[in-house]
Amino acid sequence: MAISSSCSSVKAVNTRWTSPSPSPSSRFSLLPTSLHRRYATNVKLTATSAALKTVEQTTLTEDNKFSSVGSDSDQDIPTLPKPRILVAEKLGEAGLNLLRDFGDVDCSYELSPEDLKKKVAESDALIVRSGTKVTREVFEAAKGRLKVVGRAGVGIDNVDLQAATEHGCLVVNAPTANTVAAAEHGIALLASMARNVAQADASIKAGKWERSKYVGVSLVGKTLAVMGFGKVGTEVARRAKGLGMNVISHDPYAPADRARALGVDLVSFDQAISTADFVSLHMPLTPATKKVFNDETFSKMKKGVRLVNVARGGVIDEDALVRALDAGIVAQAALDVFCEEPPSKDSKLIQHENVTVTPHLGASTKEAQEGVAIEIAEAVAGALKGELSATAVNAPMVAPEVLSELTPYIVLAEKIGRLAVQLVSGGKGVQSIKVVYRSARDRDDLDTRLLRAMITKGIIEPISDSYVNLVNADFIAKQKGLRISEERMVVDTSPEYPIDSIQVQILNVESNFAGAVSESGDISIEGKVKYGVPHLTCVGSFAVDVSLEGNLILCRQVDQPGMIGQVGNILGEQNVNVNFMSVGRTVVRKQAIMAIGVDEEPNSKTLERIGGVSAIAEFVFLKL
Ligand SMILES: NC(=O)c1ccc[n+]([C@@H]2O[C@H](COP(=O)([O-])OP(=O)(O)OC[C@H]3O[C@@H](n4cnc5c(N)ncnc54)[C@H](O)[C@@H]3O)[C@@H](O)[C@H]2O)c1
Ligand SMILES: O=C(O)[C@H](O)COP(=O)(O)O
Repeated sequence: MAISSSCSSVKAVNTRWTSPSPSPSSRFSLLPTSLHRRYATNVKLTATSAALKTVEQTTLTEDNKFSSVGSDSDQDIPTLPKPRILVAEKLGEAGLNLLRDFGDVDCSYELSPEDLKKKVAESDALIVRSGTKVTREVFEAAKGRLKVVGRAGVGIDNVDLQAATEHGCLVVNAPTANTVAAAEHGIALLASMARNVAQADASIKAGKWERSKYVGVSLVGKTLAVMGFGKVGTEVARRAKGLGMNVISHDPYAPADRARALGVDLVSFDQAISTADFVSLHMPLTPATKKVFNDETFSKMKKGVRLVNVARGGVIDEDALVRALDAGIVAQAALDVFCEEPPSKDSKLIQHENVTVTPHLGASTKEAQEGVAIEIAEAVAGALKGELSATAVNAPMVAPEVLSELTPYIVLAEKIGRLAVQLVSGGKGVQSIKVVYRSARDRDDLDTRLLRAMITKGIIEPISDSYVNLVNADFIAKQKGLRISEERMVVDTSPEYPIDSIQVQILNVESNFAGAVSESGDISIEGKVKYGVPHLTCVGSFAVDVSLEGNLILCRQVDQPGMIGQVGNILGEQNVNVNFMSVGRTVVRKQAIMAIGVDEEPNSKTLERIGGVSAIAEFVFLKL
């Protein structure tokens, strides 16, 4: 089957063809172009895998998070100041050294909220642990300067993600380096709680010798419910199996086969809490998990259950836990985390004789802290350089192999969006956009989130002063009332390439270039990637073929000999270098469209002279 396209099937006439070249350099920039140049170094694209979902006919929703791409050349990088990185909590030396190699590092610990707000206004990146609240006010105070927040650890519940996204600020975390430390601390609390280690230690230090008071319970043969079978939960389960415990787990999102491979049964929440002798918490704090352990859930637990929490204090209703301890439902609790940190000294929970506490020490081993520091320093520096982060929390994460394959299409997507919107009269009334991806790949085998974000960026930036990037593209589009629908068309081309073409249609608007209006009455622009280089392949109903480099002049004219020469001469006389030229026509000697790629921006006099060529009905100059 031939590729279906809205373009005329008449072949474009190439007057000059660029030699095959590698993919254009491209970055997934979180920075305005100016800042981007500042920090540019050798750019490597990295990302992590995530469930890849194909969007077929999707309208932007609040849940979709996206970002931006730049395509600056590394030539003429001015030597501008290094990025400023504010480290607001203690970070391992190895990570600090990495950051110092890259930016100006300001280590200012225990800042008041007011001082933090002052500092972020002068910082490009902020690094925190769990002790700093990065609120909406912090993002507002940054006034757009803050581009990355690095959370040196896993939990990002102390960062207002929605506010970060709205401000186009990327949030990255360090999700792996402290997993074992947290699991070991969980096991330490479990065992020391079962054997009353902390209480017995305090008793001896108080001059007592109370052997019968501190008779403990054994772990072997007991059932442990691991609530949250993620990284830490899995490691706790593995270690508990080694202690001879029977381990069950509740996690609505964990794959059963991963649990089964460890000899762990995944069960329902109620089954987990009602059968366990020990319950260990390892889920994140989210609106869904907030105070999930409350009077009702404690009442369903086995009398004498023992509870460990190294996740987040907020998953427990602390007052309800005190009641459950007093009632003997919960025999003991060992807690590393609290709703408020530090908790108040007279907290009934902290003071309870059956409760053992540590001051949020789960991640606090030398090894974990060095690892976390390196992990977050690399993520923050990478983001400032324009790399897509492997640990982005509020931007799409795409597997590295998918990303490298998509890179030239991402550049194409932005350019096609940018071109299409410049064909709207006065840039006004842009509301409905339809994107058609033609691909030979299976429907589930194409992640279009990055592409859509880049099209959005290309469309919005020329007609507004909004700064759009991968993080905030969907949010800004929604805020501006833009509806972007996506459609996948399966075509019979080589599945070796992810996409055959991308077409952007802007619906229900007036155009400043009638030649760009397709038969349906909408502005329509289509592009392809050829030899790794984005090409414009269709304008309205006219097939053209021009590489998308530099800027572009589109002329609609009568198809007759000598046109290329005439326009070429005018540009040549003004020292404007033509990098590519292509003519597409619908019917021989009738209407044609000439697409001319130019390295320089022609002055108004030159453009006037082009418009003055008698066979030219209309022309438009477009910036890429
Ligand atoms: N105390 C510490 O110092 C310390 C150190 C590391 C991690 N943590 C905390 O431990 C928790 C787990 O960290 P991780 O690295 O394993 O994260 P993770 O993302 O790898 O695992 C979390 C798991 O919880 C599951 N989950 C989500 N909602 C759930 C629900 N309603 N019920 C049950 N499970 C649910 C997820 O599916 C996931 O598998 C986080 O809260 C993190 O902040 C604390
Ligand atoms: O979520 C985490 O990574 C842990 O709670 C560790 O927090 P911390 O960095 O403040 O020790």
